[in-house]
Amino acid sequence: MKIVLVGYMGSGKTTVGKELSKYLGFRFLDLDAYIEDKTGMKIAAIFKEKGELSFRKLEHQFVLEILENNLDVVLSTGGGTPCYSGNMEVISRHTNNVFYLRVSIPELVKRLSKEKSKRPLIAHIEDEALPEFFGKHLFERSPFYSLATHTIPSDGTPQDIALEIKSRLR
Ligand SMILES: Nc1ncnc2c1ncn2[C@@H]1O[C@H](COP(=O)(O)OP(=O)(O)O)[C@@H](O)[C@H]1O
Ligand SMILES: O=C(O)C1=C[C@@H](OP(=O)(O)O)[C@@H](O)[C@H](O)C1
Ligand SMILES: [Mg+2]
Repeated sequence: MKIVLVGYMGSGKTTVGKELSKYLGFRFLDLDAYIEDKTGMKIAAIFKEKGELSFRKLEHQFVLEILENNLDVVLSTGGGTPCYSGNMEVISRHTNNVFYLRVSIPELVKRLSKEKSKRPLIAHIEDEALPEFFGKHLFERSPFYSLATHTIPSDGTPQDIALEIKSRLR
């Protein structure tokens, strides 16, 4: 069984994916970590040295590779993965278990204001400007996230979110 987590930066895809994989005894793969592993470069360095377009191409190549080569896996994508290269269609071809972790803007601000440097798209945004940026960005991206088969309200604890996902698997 393949389980794919999607959602905005800071929605907890990496954290919840790890937790869920422990509950299920499945392999856990994080797309960003996989790309870093395969390229030997940090995500921030790929954006800086090769540009976002190159990153999006790598993301598409490796999401395909992961889904084609793993039978039982929990895959945490990056926040932009669903929005490029027809990736939601690719994912949906491999599994019905696609979960959108939906988080409120105040919660995203709380989680991400400490972690901007790892995320090139928000690294240069002042904390006070984050709510407006997230609001606009989510407006653009939500239609892609909503293609997931399930939407999970995800302001709660990683454990509760992982258990809610587990209860919805089919
Ligand atoms: N459910 C949660 N409640 C509180 N903090 C969380 C939760 N999930 C993740 N976090 C924290 O938010 C930050 C971003 O989480 P992460 O799993 O990297 O999100 P994503 O992979 O979606 O960008 C991390 O500091 C993480 O510890
Ligand atoms: O939203 C995005 O476009 C991105 C989200 C990041 O992953 P997380 O959602 O795990 O932070 C990472 O893939 C890259 O910085 C781009
Ligand atoms: Mg992540």
